[in-house]
Amino acid sequence: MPTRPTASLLLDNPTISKTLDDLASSHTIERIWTRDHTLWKSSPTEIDNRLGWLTVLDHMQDGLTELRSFAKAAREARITDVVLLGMGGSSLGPEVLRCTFGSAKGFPKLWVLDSTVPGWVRQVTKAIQPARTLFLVASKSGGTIEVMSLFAHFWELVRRTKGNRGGAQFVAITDPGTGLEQLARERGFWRTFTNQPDIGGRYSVLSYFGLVPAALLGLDVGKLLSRALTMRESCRNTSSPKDNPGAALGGMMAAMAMAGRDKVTLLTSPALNSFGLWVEQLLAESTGKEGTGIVPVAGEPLASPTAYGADRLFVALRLKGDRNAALDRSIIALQRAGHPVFRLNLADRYDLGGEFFRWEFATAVAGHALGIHPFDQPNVQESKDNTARVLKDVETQGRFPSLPMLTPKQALTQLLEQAAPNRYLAMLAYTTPSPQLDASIRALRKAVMLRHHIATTAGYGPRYLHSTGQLHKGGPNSGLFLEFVDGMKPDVPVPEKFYSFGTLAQAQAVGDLQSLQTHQRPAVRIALGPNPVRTIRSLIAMLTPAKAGRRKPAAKKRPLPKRRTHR
Ligand SMILES: O=P(O)(O)OC[C@H]1O[C@H](O)[C@H](O)[C@@H](O)[C@@H]1O
Repeated sequence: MPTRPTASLLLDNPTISKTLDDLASSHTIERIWTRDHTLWKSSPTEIDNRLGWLTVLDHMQDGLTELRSFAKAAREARITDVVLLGMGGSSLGPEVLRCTFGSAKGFPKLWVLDSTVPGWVRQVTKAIQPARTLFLVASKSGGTIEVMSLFAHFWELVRRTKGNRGGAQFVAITDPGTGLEQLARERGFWRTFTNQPDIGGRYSVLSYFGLVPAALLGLDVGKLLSRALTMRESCRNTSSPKDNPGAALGGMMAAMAMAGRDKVTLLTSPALNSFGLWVEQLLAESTGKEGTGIVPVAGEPLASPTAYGADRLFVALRLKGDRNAALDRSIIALQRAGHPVFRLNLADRYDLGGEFFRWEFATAVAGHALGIHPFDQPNVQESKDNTARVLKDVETQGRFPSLPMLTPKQALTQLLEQAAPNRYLAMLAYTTPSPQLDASIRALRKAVMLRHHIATTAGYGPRYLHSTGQLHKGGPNSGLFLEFVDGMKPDVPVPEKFYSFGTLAQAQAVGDLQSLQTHQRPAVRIALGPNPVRTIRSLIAMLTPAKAGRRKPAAKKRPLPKRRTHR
């Protein structure tokens, strides 16, 4: 069953109705399906060769047998682990599938490695059995620096491992004619999945980029595709924007953004938590340009309605049968307080297939309504160029450019002095994730929400460069950027390169900071020091008012207070 919006009341809001009417009178839905590039821009550049996601499902259905037999062969080869090396659109869809479904019984464990931070690279390297691991090298362009550096590292690891099967342990997913395709041929990769070239990275989850990892996880790929197909047909055959599941969502997000509610805040059932990682890259990279855009807010801790400003639109994804009590309470409280909440109901996890397509369609619709080009990423290149320049300086001068050194507390204070309604704080963490670190970042987000009532986002670097990075620099100038950078020790060399992973990660952090500052975006950098969790906790303490002197315990025994509900 397709999932349906259940927030028709919200769609009757006059601002949204007006946008939906405009979409109807400009025949937006029909024109998407006839691939009319003038819907977005007068020139077809990077539009007419970026609409393959509308039809890729048919090709993937034809390729189902091939995908299944590939996954079967991987199982029969007794592969224990699959490590996906990719960035942005090539990694975040698989990461969502991994987090949402996990590996089916008897299928290998999937690792998605989209970082150059040495600690993270080392963690994955240590966790796998190199001789029994399959490496998926996933890159549309086939030349992304992170992916190629990671490939060099794991190629070397395999080469040094007793009993290795060389190139047979590697699989490429890429466009036709790329350097990666050639490399795969030269090094004797097990196989190459050649993707349709008319799909941009962030729209590629329902192509080989998402479905090869899905098959390796042991998912029922046919079922995932059939949910996507049902949604696609609803998005194709329903001409009224209000009833069209993708156009309704896209029109609503654009209308609300134009009316000042540009922070699309995802609330999800626990099992769907990771979905925000994929939505972030899709929405931010597609709409965050020309000084406008939608700011996706994912993974933010739930808070009471007063913690949120009037710049929010909430979208709740509710999975039937999940632990939904906290989510349901929040939805009710937010609605009662007058915040707009749009609800999407998923009958089971496979409905994610439909959601992927719905959000892709919605993003294309929102792009039209906002008057921007939803398929290019003009500001992503800047940070890459800055990284390359910083690396060059390191090579020639042997050091990084000097940056102002503030203590963590000074840096955060300086940044938060600029907190004001409609702004958001983006935390950009160049470090290795851990449950403790994730928890401390979430707690810091909550402290900022409660104290300053602004939206907060968080992303690991360099991952976010290929996701929200475009919006940070090209979108509305409302972000405050807090870079956390760890010491990158011990470092890991990149074979045959003058730079190590640590140098590359540092250069990416510095390069992006410079890009942000060039765009007059307030941005500061904090050294995480030897104990990142402790550093972040000190910032939380700074924002959290000290508890007033505790009362002495009462002499008389009082009845127990009612149980408080924590959010
Ligand atoms: O798949 P690749 O060519 O390696 O590209 C990875 C990523 O690179 C850039 O950041 C693009 O803006 C993303 O949309 C893309 O997903």
